Amino acid sequence: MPDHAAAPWLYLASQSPRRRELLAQWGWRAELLLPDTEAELHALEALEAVQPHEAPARYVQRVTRLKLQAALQRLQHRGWPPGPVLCADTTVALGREIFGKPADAAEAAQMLQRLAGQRHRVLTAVALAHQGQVWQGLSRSTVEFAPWSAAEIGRYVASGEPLGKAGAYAIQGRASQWIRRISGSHSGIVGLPAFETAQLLRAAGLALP
Ligand SMILES: Cc1cn([C@H]2C[C@H](O)[C@@H](COP(=O)(O)OP(=O)(O)OP(=O)(O)O)O2)c(=O)[nH]c1=O
Repeated sequence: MPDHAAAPWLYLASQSPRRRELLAQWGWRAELLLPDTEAELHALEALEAVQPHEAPARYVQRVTRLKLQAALQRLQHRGWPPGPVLCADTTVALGREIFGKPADAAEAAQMLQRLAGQRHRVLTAVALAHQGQVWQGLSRSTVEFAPWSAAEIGRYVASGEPLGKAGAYAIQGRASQWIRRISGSHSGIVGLPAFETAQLLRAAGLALP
């Protein structure tokens, strides 16, 4: 049994349960540093707006920096003990087109119809703040989907899995059955790239568990 009390800890400013699970797999204890007011939640959603002609890699890194700044302000405002703060953002890109999280089932189906039978990129930016310094990394992966029939997409959307996921799918779930191949980082596609995250933690002088 891992000794959770002895595990090194950090603040995780992300609502994604997958990111917390990945950190736990790597031996970290994550204290969630999440927005707790409607106003803060709306402000965060507003941060995710894409600027005109913004390239996907630029977009995902800009949003991650903004998320980190918001998290640092939250920490200061709450007066919690200082500690490393980690956050990330995942974006699916078909060419230069950015696919965020679908607003509803209809949008999820539209996204999947566009991605079916194609190759797309998944970009996850990760940022860490510790003792007044900031480190950032970017993981780039390519995912190739097999063709999906309209009926299969319909059933997949009805499973509920696409909601809350960038590009309307989860490689860690049922969608893997249509993924022909990937190159890059599986954990990056899920939402927190193991290698790049470890690089940031090391750069900040934190010993990996
Ligand atoms: C492509 C893909 C994305 N995702 C998820 C990871 C992220 O949770 C989500 C992308 O949205 P994000 O905006 O990166 O993250 P989030 O809204 O879940 O959490 P927060 O902004 O608080 O950090 O999509 C998967 O779980 N599996 C996948 O295969």
